[in-house]
Amino acid sequence: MIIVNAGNGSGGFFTYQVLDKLGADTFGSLNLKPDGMFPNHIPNPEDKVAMAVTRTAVLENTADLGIVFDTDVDRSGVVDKDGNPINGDKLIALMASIVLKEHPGSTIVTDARTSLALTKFITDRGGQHCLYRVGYRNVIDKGVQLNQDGIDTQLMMETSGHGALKENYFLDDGAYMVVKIIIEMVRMKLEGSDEGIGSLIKDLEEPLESVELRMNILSESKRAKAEAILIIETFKSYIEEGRLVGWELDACGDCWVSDGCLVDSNDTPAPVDAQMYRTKVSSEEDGQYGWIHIRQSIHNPNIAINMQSTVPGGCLLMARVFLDKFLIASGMERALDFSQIENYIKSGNIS
Ligand SMILES: O=P(O)(O)OC[C@H]1O[C@H](O)[C@H](O)[C@@H](O)[C@@H]1O
Repeated sequence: MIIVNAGNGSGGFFTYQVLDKLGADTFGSLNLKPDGMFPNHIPNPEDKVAMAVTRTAVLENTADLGIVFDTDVDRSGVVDKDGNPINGDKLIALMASIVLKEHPGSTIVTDARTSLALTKFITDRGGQHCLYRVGYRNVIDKGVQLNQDGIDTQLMMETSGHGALKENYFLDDGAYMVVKIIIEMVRMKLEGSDEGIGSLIKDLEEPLESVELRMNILSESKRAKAEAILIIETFKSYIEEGRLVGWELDACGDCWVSDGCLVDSNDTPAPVDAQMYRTKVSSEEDGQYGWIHIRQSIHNPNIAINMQSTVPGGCLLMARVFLDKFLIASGMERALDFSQIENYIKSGNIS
């Protein structure tokens, strides 16, 4: 039994025209009728309400799986039979575990906001993890380029739920992702396992802390992009000059971070649509305990900061250092509204 939550977007077809025809029981599926006013919740696998109502339907109907699509079905998320939401890093891990069984040693490209634990999960299964630029097009194009360079790259996924497979012609396709998950789930059942697909990612650790904050750019909109580039490049030079103790631009092996690639030294420079860098953050006591990723938003005149920490209070500590030693020290108050960072530091919550 499978519950589909199409969020009143266009994904209802997957229930009527795919699952029902294949003989699945889809009773209890939600929001299948397209309605551009989206009366129930935002059709988005990253949306808490979308995942929560799907969880409830899975548990109430004792279903094997729940599926959540975004409006145009290029993104998906799932809920396992125990009601656990699988999106973001967890969905990438689930897909990686399936793909790496079929293609041992494959490279998996993701955006660079994934956890250190996801990299471990992939490498523990013999895969390579290439962390690349945010933006699904960037992630997919990177996979295409790696394959052209002779590096077998079967899966490209963003934490947003966008994903493409080499076997599906590199299409950004949320329905194909869930088909792979359903096939794996059925295979496990036929082999007599009752564990459900959630068991495939049970050794994926969750980051202790994960925070996203935004800073609005104060200049007129038409100057915002140029301003953001300047700010992010200033951040980069602060790190390179060692002004933030224990902070270091992320690199992998011999590869140096330039124009966005975090792993692959064989990078063919592609036009950069938005400036972004990831920095490792370490202390003497804990070694590397976190990272901070800074980037221009693709859609809005703001800068997005993502941070993760494996030690308690690590994100607050990074936010304080970022505010005092970079934003204030470089006089960025003229260009940026960093009230969200200040509020986070004061309250420990994101406003
Ligand atoms: O820059 P933001 O506003 O955070 O949006 C970032 C997102 O932009 C678009 O929606 C792209 O399709 C996504 O691949 C990307 O993750």
